Amino acid sequence: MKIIDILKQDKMSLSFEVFPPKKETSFENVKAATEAIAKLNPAFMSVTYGAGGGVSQYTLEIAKNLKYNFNIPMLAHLTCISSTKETIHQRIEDMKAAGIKNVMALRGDLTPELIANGRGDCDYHHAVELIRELKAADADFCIGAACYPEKHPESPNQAEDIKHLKEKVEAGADFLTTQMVFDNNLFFSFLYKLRDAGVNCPVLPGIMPITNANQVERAIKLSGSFMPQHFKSLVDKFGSDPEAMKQAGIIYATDQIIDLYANGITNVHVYSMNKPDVAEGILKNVSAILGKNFAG
Ligand SMILES: NC(=O)C1=CN([C@@H]2O[C@H](COP(=O)(O)OP(=O)(O)OC[C@H]3O[C@@H](n4cnc5c(N)ncnc54)[C@H](O)[C@@H]3O)[C@@H](O)[C@H]2O)C=CC1
Ligand SMILES: Nc1nc(=O)c2c([nH]1)NC[C@@H]1CN(c3ccc(C(=O)N[C@@H](CCC(=O)O)C(=O)O)cc3)CN21
Repeated sequence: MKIIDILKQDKMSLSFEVFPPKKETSFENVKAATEAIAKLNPAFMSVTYGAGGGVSQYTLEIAKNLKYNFNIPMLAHLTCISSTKETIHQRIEDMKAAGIKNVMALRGDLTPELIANGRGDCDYHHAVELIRELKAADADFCIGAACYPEKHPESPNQAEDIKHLKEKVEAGADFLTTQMVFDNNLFFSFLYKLRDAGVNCPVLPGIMPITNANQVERAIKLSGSFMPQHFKSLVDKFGSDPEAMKQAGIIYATDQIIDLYANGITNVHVYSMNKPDVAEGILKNVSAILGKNFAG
């Protein structure tokens, strides 16, 4: 099923993101974690392409397993910055062969090597180039792309960032998912600015439950996202107590999600980080809101 058709249903739902294993030996553990999340019946699931150090070859394997054995609509990530055209074309063929209908088209994070060596000889520079190739692949993919309520850290200003975002949508992105936001007001004002700029596709807020103190630094480094004082207080107070921090993080994320639903947002994407207990904790907190079918 295409994600865009799920988003058009205009029904409140949650989707969850997982990442592939970092090494071969952890494949079975990651597979089991992603299956436990699939059993919660989310509207769809996304699998990153090597984010958090995961091995990108496993992205399709995890996506295929959840799609065919658990009947979950799957969104497979693909990043281009550190790939050759040949590799990307091969990955596109692999996705076609696997029956994957939804692709999240990303540039990918700059590695220290890419930063040190410059990017002059890279085959790709921006996600829009990947979106154009996916459109040209004759596979009728539903395409997702990333967006940044607080602007992308490399962008000089928000107007410039939104200009490039619009190019991604014009090139064929069907929907957008935001970088993690910890303050919903930032999401809402961003959404107004997108509509004002003529970007009219669905925009899914991305919510990252912070359930242990170590995640804070990593999340800030990846995203640069603003963390409100009341969120920081919670980490200061409960960060050293794993169970307490997990509970507080689940409740904070739930509170954001309820506020998004209450203000008319229907689909929320949760960076669930291969943690079934966190995904389940959030779902239980909104079970009556979503109805008996739970997330989907
Ligand atoms: N769910 C996920 O896994 C998410 C991942 N990310 C990551 O964020 C990073 C950035 O990826 P994308 O947003 O896909 O990159 P992108 O290529 O769309 O944008 C990256 C930067 O380049 C600028 N830019 C874009 N097109 C340009 C053009 N034609 N000329 C000049 N500047 C241009 C943008 O304004 C932005 O500052 C990646 O590491 C991605 O993996 C971000 C959000 C969610
Ligand atoms: N710039 C950027 N790159 C991404 O890959 C990315 C985003 N932003 N934003 C949205 C999601 C969130 N992602 C994340 C967020 C946190 C970790 C992280 O904390 N990784 C830990 C390991 C966590 C674990 O094993 O449980 C690490 O140390 O890498 C990884 C990916 C992936 N996505």
